Amino acid sequence: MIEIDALTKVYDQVKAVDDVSMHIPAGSVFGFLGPNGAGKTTTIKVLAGLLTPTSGEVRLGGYDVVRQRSAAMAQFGAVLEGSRNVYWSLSAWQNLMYFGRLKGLRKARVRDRAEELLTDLGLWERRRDKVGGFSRGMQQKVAIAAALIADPPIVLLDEPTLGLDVEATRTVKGWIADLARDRGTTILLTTHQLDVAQELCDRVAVMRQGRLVADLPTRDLLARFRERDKYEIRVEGAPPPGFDAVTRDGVTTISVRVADPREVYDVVERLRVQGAVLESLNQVQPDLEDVFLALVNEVSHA
Ligand SMILES: Nc1ncnc2c1ncn2[C@@H]1O[C@H](COP(=O)(O)OP(=O)(O)OP(=O)(O)O)[C@@H](O)[C@H]1O
Repeated sequence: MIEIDALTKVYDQVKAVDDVSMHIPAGSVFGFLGPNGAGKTTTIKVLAGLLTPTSGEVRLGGYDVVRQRSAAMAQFGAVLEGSRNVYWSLSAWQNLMYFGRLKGLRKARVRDRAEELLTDLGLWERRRDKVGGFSRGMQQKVAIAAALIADPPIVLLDEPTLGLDVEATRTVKGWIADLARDRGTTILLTTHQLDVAQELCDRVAVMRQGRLVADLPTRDLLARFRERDKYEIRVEGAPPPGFDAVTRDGVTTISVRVADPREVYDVVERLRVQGAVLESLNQVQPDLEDVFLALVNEVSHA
């Protein structure tokens, strides 16, 4: 469980985080989104004990990150953006041994878990090589493995899949979902890859200029922006006259905007009369990217 209450962080003149509160229960994957400079990394750094809050409280697994620092720090594993999360002069294996022992695990347990993680990420053959000589994506894999080595109850992930290849991305996404579901791990995930967030997150918060502009279950957030009046109808062949349509590869997509969903029946009837062969009919659903842009622009125009 992560509890953030009225968190504010000011750097010199910049209010990077401005009165932010979020409660993230165990077993959930929480997406923390926002444009560049919104204050996400600053928030995560406060959670990770790397920055002291200007005001407000943050508790990890019930422990205050300032007043009960060591107990709070023992609660999480983190992959932080742009910083060196692992030691470049050590091999992948040595890094995992080091972080596993640092977290107080027994040697045999660290070995088993390290083998499992490195194998799943396709790094087993390279385990004895120094991390400094790895590609950026391989270093990221070692950082993720190090964050997960001790199976912490809370995992903080800042852009975990950035720079990973297709297979590793799938593996890491699978781990995130499994950790939350099977082990009850609390996962805080920041990413600009909104498809990843949409796929994984139960709940999403959007930050802009240091403040939260949304904090809702992903499904509710998407529903809030659903345009009930927009439909897409696909028909075979050339576009029928009188419709706003685009034809590609022999299939015509007709976009329809209606005042009342029942008007769709009239549109379909007009198409039937014209002899059009219907392929599909869908209400247009926004994805997280549409919602994100709407939210961020809503606020910037305010
Ligand atoms: N060490 C610092 N000193 C002064 N200002 C800082 C410092 N770190 C961040 N900031 C400022 O705080 C604000 C929030 O930055 P932060 O890195 O938390 O954003 P972010 O949401 O993580 O952005 P990105 O998506 O680009 O990583 C920005 O205006 C940034 O310029």
